[in-house]
Amino acid sequence: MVLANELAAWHTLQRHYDSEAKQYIMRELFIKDPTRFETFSRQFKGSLTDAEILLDFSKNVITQDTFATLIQLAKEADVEGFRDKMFSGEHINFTEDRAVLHVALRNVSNTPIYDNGKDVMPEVNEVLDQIKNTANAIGDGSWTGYTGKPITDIVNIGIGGSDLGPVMVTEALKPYAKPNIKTHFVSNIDGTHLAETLKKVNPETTLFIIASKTFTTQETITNATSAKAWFLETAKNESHVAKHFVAISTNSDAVTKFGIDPANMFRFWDWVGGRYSLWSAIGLSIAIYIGFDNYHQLLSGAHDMDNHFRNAPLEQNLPVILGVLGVWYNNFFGAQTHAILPYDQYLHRFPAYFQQGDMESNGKYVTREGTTVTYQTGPIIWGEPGTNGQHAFYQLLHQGTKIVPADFIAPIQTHNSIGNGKHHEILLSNFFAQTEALMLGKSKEEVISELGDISDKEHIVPHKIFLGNRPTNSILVQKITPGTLGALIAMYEHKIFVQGIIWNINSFDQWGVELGKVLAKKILPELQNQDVTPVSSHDASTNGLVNYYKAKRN
Ligand SMILES: O=P(O)(O)OC[C@H]1O[C@H](O)[C@@H](O)[C@@H](O)[C@@H]1O
Repeated sequence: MVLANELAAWHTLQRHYDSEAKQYIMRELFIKDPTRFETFSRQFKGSLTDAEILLDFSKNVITQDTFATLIQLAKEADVEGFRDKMFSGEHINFTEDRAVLHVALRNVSNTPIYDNGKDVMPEVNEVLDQIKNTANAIGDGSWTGYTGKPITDIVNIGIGGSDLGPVMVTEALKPYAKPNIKTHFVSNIDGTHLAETLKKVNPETTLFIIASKTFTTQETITNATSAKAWFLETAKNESHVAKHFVAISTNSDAVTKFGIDPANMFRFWDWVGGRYSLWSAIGLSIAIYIGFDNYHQLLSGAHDMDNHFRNAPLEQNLPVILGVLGVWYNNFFGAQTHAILPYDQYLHRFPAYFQQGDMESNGKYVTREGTTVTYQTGPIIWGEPGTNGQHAFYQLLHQGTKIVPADFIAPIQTHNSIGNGKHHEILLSNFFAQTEALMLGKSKEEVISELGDISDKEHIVPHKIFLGNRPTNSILVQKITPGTLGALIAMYEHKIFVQGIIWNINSFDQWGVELGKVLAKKILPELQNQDVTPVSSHDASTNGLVNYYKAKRN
């Protein structure tokens, strides 16, 4: 495989950018082509769920030529070939010698999917049954605690991919929550997170889910150990642990060693990356919270999007379109970041979820061949829900010196049409207005005509000008239902895939999270050592900080 910037389409794009595209003014492109919305928008409709998505990408700095060449870039990078390799279980995560098969976890049509020649579906379905039985037993109160009372609270202890997905989805699907179950999430090693959660729950009616792919993650194991100690302060008897602790992991030895009954373990497989694991038993807290049928809809929505990604021609393919547009700004316009702006309060953790999804996948400078890339790779992902973001950072989006491509996401129907739908209409008027304003801007002439007599106000005119031409995608979904959310998440996952293939990096390992962990393990004994002799094993800054802390802590 050649580097992305050695592909013919890349060169064409560079020439196209230099000779004309960097001067494109979107408002002029809209005037020239009244059908621009029709040309640059696509619709997705699920066949297994109610998911419906409209992607309007007409407010991008592109023409039909640009778009065709971007699609050509995806072709030359062999996105289709790699996509097929992923679905057929090839070990495309070659640095860990693993397949990448989170798509198998939501393969509700149950066609065989092979890893190392073995169909993984029977095992996937077995665990799915286990999730169903547990979710049902907790939902109907037949799973009782050690004093015979039904479970009322779930505490998921996990971090990174074993936390962010369940947190995001349970927040997003709150309208579907079972009334009798509350969920809590403890991730941070900061004892405050666990302590504040334990204040809210009763050991007799709480189920702890210890979620960790490796079951070696320091934060999770420490939090789980402290939670168990807290539970035993009241429950006293070790044998009660079985009714209150379950584990989700690929590491059954470590789970047993921790003291969790293997019968209470939900397994998953090394071919599920942590940041793609909400579809595995890591989603148990979701299934309990919204009930198994809704959880199944979530999987089905994602499966529909998988089928779309596999089968739709590239120029109709939502993840491909989003992926190549991201490359356009990242690599030709020099954009450093990408904002995800959901106009839906339920999606308030969606940007944070894709910070891991995208940045852990594509934050890499080494190509699949082990050489250093000579172009930018993954963007910095950030965002907050609208309209809160508008009153915080949109000033920079509108008048700052940086280009920030942004995805605006909104549902047509709200779950809460209070005030006779007034809130939702105000919300959506802002959603439509912001992308319009970012694209159109406001010219000097418009400012002057607005100000009227400018004799004593001339000096403020430049401050009121908006250059506009700032690119956005608008993503309108019918309603945030389990099926829609599943499709939306899978769409972004595959977008990340497309970009990783174009940049010729391995989107599925995460070696970059290791170094800090290793160094923390070396520093911990130095902190635990009460000896006041200053440490000298680090650089001067780290020595200075550790010694300052040790001198001041008592
Ligand atoms: O589920 P685990 O094994 O506890 O890992 C939790 C997290 O650890 C690391 O930060 C990375 O490897 C993440 O991808 C992972 O999600």
